Amino acid sequence: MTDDATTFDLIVIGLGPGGEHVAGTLAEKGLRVLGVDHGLVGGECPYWGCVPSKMMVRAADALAEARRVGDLAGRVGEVVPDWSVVARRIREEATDDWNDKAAVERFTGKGGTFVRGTGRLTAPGTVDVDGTRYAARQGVVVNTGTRAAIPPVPGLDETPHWTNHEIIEARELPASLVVLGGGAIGCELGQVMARFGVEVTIIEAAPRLVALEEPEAGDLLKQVLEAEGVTVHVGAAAERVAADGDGVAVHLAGGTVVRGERLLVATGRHADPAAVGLDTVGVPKDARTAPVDDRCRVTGNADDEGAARVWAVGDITGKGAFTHVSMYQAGVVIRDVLGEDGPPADYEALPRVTFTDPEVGAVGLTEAQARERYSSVQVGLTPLAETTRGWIHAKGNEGFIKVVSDADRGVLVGATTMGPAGGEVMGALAVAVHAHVPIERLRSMIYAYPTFHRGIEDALGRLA
Ligand SMILES: Cc1cc2nc3c(=O)[nH]c(=O)nc-3n(C[C@H](O)[C@H](O)[C@H](O)COP(=O)(O)OP(=O)(O)OC[C@H]3O[C@@H](n4cnc5c(N)ncnc54)[C@H](O)[C@@H]3O)c2cc1C
Ligand SMILES: NC(=O)c1ccc[n+]([C@@H]2O[C@H](COP(=O)([O-])OP(=O)(O)OC[C@H]3O[C@@H](n4cnc5c(N)ncnc54)[C@H](O)[C@@H]3O)[C@@H](O)[C@H]2O)c1
Repeated sequence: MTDDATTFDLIVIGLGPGGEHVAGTLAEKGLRVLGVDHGLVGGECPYWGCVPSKMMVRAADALAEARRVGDLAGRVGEVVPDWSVVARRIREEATDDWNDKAAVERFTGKGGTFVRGTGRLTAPGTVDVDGTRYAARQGVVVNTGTRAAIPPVPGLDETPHWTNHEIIEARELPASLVVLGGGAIGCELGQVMARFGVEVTIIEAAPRLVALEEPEAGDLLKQVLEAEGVTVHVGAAAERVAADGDGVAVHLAGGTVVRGERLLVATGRHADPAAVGLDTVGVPKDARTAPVDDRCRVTGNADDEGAARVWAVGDITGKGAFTHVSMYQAGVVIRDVLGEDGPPADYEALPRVTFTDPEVGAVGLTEAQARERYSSVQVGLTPLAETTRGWIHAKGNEGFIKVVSDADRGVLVGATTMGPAGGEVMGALAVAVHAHVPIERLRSMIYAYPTFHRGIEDALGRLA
């Protein structure tokens, strides 16, 4: 290969949502960009993550709403779940049967060069892809993401189990499913499966579900899931996993044994900075994430004037394993590569939504995190059922709005909006946290009646 064929302005290793955005945008701007991915262009989100999982959630929510008709609107015939409809939608509408031809063509159509292979930095401006050496004049962007982390539970490695890949690809559902991990994936997909008739047991090591969010959210979600027939063990450490006939058995501390036809491992994600060669640019070999500064430049690499830079975006940076974080960081990198001014990366108002029913929307700090940081924290909480809209909604109205303030500054530093459309209600509070809107100004706003977001006014009134 000539130097011309192996020298680029920018090389992007891993084309998850953020990498694809950086590579495509900068190719469109006229840079010579090489995009490298050994999997599918677009990464986890469109093929095994957000998009197909939310198709599953949509289907399961439709079943749940149909089952609420009896309480609210009369009678429908028997609701008969049929997973083949969901499996078909995932294949035909979401993933193109796990084919990224359209995504590759979108990128090359913008002028980018795509190579399918495993990329590895060997020095700040040099990348090896399966034995071919490429040079980058301006720099390298790493967006290699994460894969399912398999915890070191004795027996787990040898016992057949699903990760997010297998459950998203499932054409048929098991009769029963044990879910290890009660975080975002475990709760969203556990509820989906239960609504499709699968007998589901969730095992969570932390004292509550969605443990990173407010404790009220995890406690309420447990009640909701149990009311739907899901068995939930919290504060439960799995001591051993073993094959059990055609299924699996998970042995918990204390002697309880949970059995199921299938086991889904949803215990978090694993990034591997050294595998992509970030150790060659100063990141410790055993680092779990790639440290980045507020321009998403990997810290630790030589930053001499004129040297090719190394940036990282997405899950690997440890700033929040969400597609919107990956895309946000991509925007920061695009500006930095182009030498454009713009605000530095700021995660103060990081929004997230767990798409259970009810949804758990959240932004910024939880109460506990705020109390660690500020001396004068106030909290206001309104149960949704106490609001007019929540009361009207009746069946399926579980939830609350909780706001957390730094009273010294008179601004919100976090909020949780759990309920029907909880993720959408959160949007208003994300603006408040991001823009530091004074609480007095929020209190003087007019909140449409009778909306779910009107509960914000009530929660603000309860700040104490
Ligand atoms: C079931 C599930 C549901 C989710 N739901 C949501 C949701 O609702 N909302 C949300 O915001 N987030 C959600 N997420 C998280 C979201 O999918 C990720 O945060 C998102 O994909 C961003 O990841 P990323 O940009 O780091 O790259 P990834 O999507 O992880 O992609 C990384 C890419 O790099 C490639 N790669 C890795 N190593 C190499 C290498 N050495 N050389 C070449 N290529 C390489 C991989 O093949 C892959 O294509 C969900 C995740 C899962 C698993
Ligand atoms: N709606 C969304 O935005 C969405 C949906 C799904 C996934 N995601 C992203 O994907 C990432 C991965 O999701 P996830 O649910 O796997 O991770 P998670 O970090 O949300 O939850 C994992 C849970 O597993 C528990 N756990 C760990 N080891 C365990 C063990 N041995 N036994 C029992 N429990 C154990 C942890 O305490 C934790 O609560 C999340 O961090 C999230 O950012 C986002």
